[in-house]
Amino acid sequence: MSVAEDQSTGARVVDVLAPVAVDAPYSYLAPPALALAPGDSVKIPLGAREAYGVVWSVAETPAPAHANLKTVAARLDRPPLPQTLRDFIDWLARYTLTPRGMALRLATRAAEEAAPEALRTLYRATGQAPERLTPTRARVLAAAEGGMAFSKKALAEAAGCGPTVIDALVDDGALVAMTAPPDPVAGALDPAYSPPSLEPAQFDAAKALVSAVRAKAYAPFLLEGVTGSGKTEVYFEAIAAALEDGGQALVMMPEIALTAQFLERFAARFGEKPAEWHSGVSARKRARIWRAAATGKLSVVAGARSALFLPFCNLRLIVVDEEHEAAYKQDDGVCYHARDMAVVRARFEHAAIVLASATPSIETRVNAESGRYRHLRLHARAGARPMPLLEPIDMRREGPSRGRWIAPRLASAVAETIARGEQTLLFLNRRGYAPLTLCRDCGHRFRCRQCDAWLVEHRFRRALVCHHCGHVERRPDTCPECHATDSLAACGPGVERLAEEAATLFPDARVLVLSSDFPGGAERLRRELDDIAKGAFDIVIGTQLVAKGHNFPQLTLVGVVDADLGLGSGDPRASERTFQLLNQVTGRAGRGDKPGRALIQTFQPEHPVIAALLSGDAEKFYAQEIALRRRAGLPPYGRLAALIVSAKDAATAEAHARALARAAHDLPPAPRYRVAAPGSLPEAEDILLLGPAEAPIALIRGRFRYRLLVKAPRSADVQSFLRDLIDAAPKPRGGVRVQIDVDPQTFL
Ligand SMILES: Nc1ncnc2c1ncn2[C@@H]1O[C@H](COP(=O)(O)OP(=O)(O)OP(=O)(O)O)[C@@H](O)[C@H]1O
Ligand SMILES: [Zn+2]
Repeated sequence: MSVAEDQSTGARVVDVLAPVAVDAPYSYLAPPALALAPGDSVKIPLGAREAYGVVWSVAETPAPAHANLKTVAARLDRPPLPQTLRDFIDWLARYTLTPRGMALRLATRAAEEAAPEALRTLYRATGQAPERLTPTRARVLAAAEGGMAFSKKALAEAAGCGPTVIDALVDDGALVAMTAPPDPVAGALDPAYSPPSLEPAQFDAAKALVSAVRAKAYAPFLLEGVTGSGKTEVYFEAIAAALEDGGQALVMMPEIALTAQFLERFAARFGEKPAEWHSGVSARKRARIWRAAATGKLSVVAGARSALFLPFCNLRLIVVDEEHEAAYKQDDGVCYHARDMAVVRARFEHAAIVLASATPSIETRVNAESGRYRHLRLHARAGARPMPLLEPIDMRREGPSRGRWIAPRLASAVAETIARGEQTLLFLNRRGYAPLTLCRDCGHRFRCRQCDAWLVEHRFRRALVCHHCGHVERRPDTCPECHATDSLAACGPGVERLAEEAATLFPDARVLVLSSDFPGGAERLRRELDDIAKGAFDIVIGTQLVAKGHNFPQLTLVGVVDADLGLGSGDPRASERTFQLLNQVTGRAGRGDKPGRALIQTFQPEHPVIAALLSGDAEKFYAQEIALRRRAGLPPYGRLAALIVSAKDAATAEAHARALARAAHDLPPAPRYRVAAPGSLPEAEDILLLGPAEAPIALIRGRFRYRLLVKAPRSADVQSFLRDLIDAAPKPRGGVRVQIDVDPQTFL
């Protein structure tokens, strides 16, 4: 009997969401034998092909006999997607105006992209002697002695032979092959493996977190503590509490390069490393982690923002480390802020969530001050270490000579540091050799043809590179415009150029430039960070990559080469970002036994951000920034959303952006928001539409961009407004794309 005939005997209508760009689940018939429940993964016919989907709901009553629906093809052998995760997906899709299928895709991609690793073949000695015993064969058998089973690779490596020798020994009966399950994705964690002795402030903070984890209820925290105050040890205690209760914990981190040291510390506390989750982990391994998270075989994951979508079955704690980091915002595909969404997920999971930072975002600080989050504070460094001593170098009076970037006072401080056998970090937040190359004869400037940006010279790679689209071209010997030779000049410094200057100033020093764009990727960075910690370099030169979270015990001097770099951008978050970054980077000094010092090169030591940094008065800085945001109605006192309209030519993009603005003003009155009429004085409760304006970077990857900014009071329902607007506006045509970014973090 086919399923269609079976309808009268209890087939159910199930709604299945497919991980494609649709918002609604599709209805199918499911034969009762499948016994489908919400969260199950199924194969479904979708158009002409077969697709995969997740059951979102199952009808209570059997399907009517005349239901003209396609039938679910099969049920997949996969643990169900928990209700809490499905609720979270629904919520995130509504909030970010993403089709629900695309939000689902964030959660299921890992399970879809690869089958979990298969069983492994291992080899064990049988005790039987081979027919022929060569020296190589003897080495293999010696390595296999003791009855343990080894992989082919391990045996071959131990014996220094090729894999065929192993095969031959199997044929001879001296070795036997057997199958074994793959290694567990992570070792068993022991909450009592090596508990630290906490300082009183740490103890109090940890106690609050532990009781929240035990309470099994949603509980958000801001853990704010100066650099080196031992925040990690504090939230480790919360993880221990989750483990003791048999629960799971997720630790989110902004950069993969950061995790190596973290994993070691974690292993020192819990006996084993947590499972790692980021794009560098193989697809097969990710598929296994996914499964293990869903079945509860895995207790702690440390990962990048996408770890937020893992199907944890018993999540008790989320930690967002360095919660202020911009890296938590995803800006393409589904635009979401992983920190904010982590809070939402914790709410659905009835879990505790800890946002940890030395310099919290303004949004989080306000949430803590208003009591929405509990505010835990560590005011001093752990182990009675002092904070680094900060001093400005006024570049107007004591700057270096032309074409140089290290001021004499900084240079002598570096020399003294080297003489004491300690390390220096020179920080400049600019990759490459020089940010601009121009022709001295005709003034030609090298620009990216695809983007509205200068090409950055990368001398190590002998190339000019666009930092927006990645376009690379060879640096020519002659000017492409006037054909003059030897006329091209590099303007301004990047880390590579700084390295050149350091090599001239300190010819005997061991200098390392740490940059994300050198070959070798994350592996190389991890090795280099490790080498720095071991003291293998005297001077480390780097971008923000070195600023974050690292512990370099011998580093005592930090030189900030250009503190003003981020301040002139006109971005409303420029002050906050600069304050956070400079605090982070100066916070690398003096984390070991010896006190630290930071010299800050600036042309504007009186600038409020620099002054706040130098005075160490973070409270004053936050008070000022918060007051400013409140006056301007900026987040968290108001809400923002950006609409970015792009097209192959500027006129098309602009025309569509204008059509959107018109549509917004023509919307009929709605109960949950009101749009200010163009040209009139807006009232406090009105949504304000700003633009369209050419985006500050008007051209990226060959697409021209216009922006509309939606500024709304907290009382307005921005999502309803955006949905109504998209429905009412003309459909994008002629290659026009409209990207919606709720809570934008950058204004480019
Ligand atoms: N109770 C303690 N006693 C002694 N040393 C400690 C204690 N707690 C932490 N430390 C040490 O202090 C150093 C800084 O700790 P940790 O890295 O956790 O700081 P942090 O607050 O995360 O700093 P940052 O914000 O700069 O990353 C580490 O070397 C850590 O081992
Ligand atoms: Zn480009």
